[in-house]
Amino acid sequence: MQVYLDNNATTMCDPKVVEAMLPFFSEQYGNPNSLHKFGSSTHPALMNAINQTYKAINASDNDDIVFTSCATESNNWVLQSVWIDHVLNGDKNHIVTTEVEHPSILSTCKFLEEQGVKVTYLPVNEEGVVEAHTVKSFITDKTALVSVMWASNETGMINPIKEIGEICKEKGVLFHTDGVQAVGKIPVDLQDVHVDFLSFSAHKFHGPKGIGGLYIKDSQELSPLMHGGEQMGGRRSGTLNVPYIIGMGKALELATENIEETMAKIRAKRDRLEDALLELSDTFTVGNRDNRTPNTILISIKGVEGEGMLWDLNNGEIGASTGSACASEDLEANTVMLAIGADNELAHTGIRLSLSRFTTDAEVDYVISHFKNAVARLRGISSSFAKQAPTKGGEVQEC
Ligand SMILES: Cc1ncc(COP(=O)(O)O)c(CNc2co[nH]c2=O)c1O
Repeated sequence: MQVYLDNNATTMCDPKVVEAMLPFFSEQYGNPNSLHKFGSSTHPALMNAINQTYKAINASDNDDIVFTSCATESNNWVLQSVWIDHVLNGDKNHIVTTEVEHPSILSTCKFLEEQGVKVTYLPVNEEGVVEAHTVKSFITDKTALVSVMWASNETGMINPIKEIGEICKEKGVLFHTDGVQAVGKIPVDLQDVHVDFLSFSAHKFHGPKGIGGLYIKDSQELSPLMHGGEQMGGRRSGTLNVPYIIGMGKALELATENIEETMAKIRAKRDRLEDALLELSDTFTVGNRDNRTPNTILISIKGVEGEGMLWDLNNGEIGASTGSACASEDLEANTVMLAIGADNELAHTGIRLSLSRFTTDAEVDYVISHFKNAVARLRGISSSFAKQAPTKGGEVQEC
């Protein structure tokens, strides 16, 4: 049995999404900016996809949604253009973000620091969540932008975005949220939550890789990063990726049409899996489940190196990760676990399991069995895990 539990890294394209995309590769393949019928024949489907995207995040007609190649582009765009507009051509010089943002935020902030921008990396609490009062305390009259992810790709923990948005609005500071792990997974209602910019990415909610977007409140000014061609009203030049935009719209419709019911079904499987794995001795998971995306588990297994566990799981045809794939090549400690206070040894033991609406009960049963046997195997050969009686209920199964 093959079981894919790395949906925070990327998801399978829903077959219904593929079906919606197909006609726009070799039948209706015109450039939407062309004046002839080959181009204009794409417009109805494009408009439908745009409407599906606006509806999924409850954006208003006054707002802009600009299609990008991915959330990394969206994140780079906001950070670099706020620097251009409000630091190079304004009187600001400060950005507030957190220690646990995705590398596309953290690396861009590092680049901006090299250009002279002051960046505050806020700490998170023991649950991996940044507290709104902490954000407030670091905003100054020189702050150009606050950027805080809506939900963590590594822990699933959800930040107090509504409160932070109210603080930024009150202080007159621009607010960006990296919504990649929230859009299509939990309710995102931008009439209820104040954000100036929101990044999202289709391959996180069963859409195609290579398409994402940036929500821009009230269509406010933001210097373009991509010039020439003047598509998207000059906000993001480049020929529109028609099939992918249509795929993202369909994926958002499918992900959000019954989101509460979908979340409940995914959470039930996640909780059953998490409860079973926590029967293993010397394990813990990060964060309160009620403030976590319904599909994510970050579990620490004392005495078991994360990479070794991934290798064993992979041998069992189970796909998981130790955290952001963008950082996985460096085999360093999980930065989020370090940020919440785990020591270096513990921070090397994190395994992230992220389910989807396609995860089945049979797959959960298989993972429970294989995971427990893998832990027994790896602890059996671990020099760092003293042979000890389990510190809490549940026997470690003999392999
Ligand atoms: C919060 C967050 N922001 C931005 C990105 C980048 O999105 P992309 O540019 O559209 O790919 C990711 C991808 N996160 C992960 C990719 O692999 N493992 C992950 O956790 C993410 O989780």
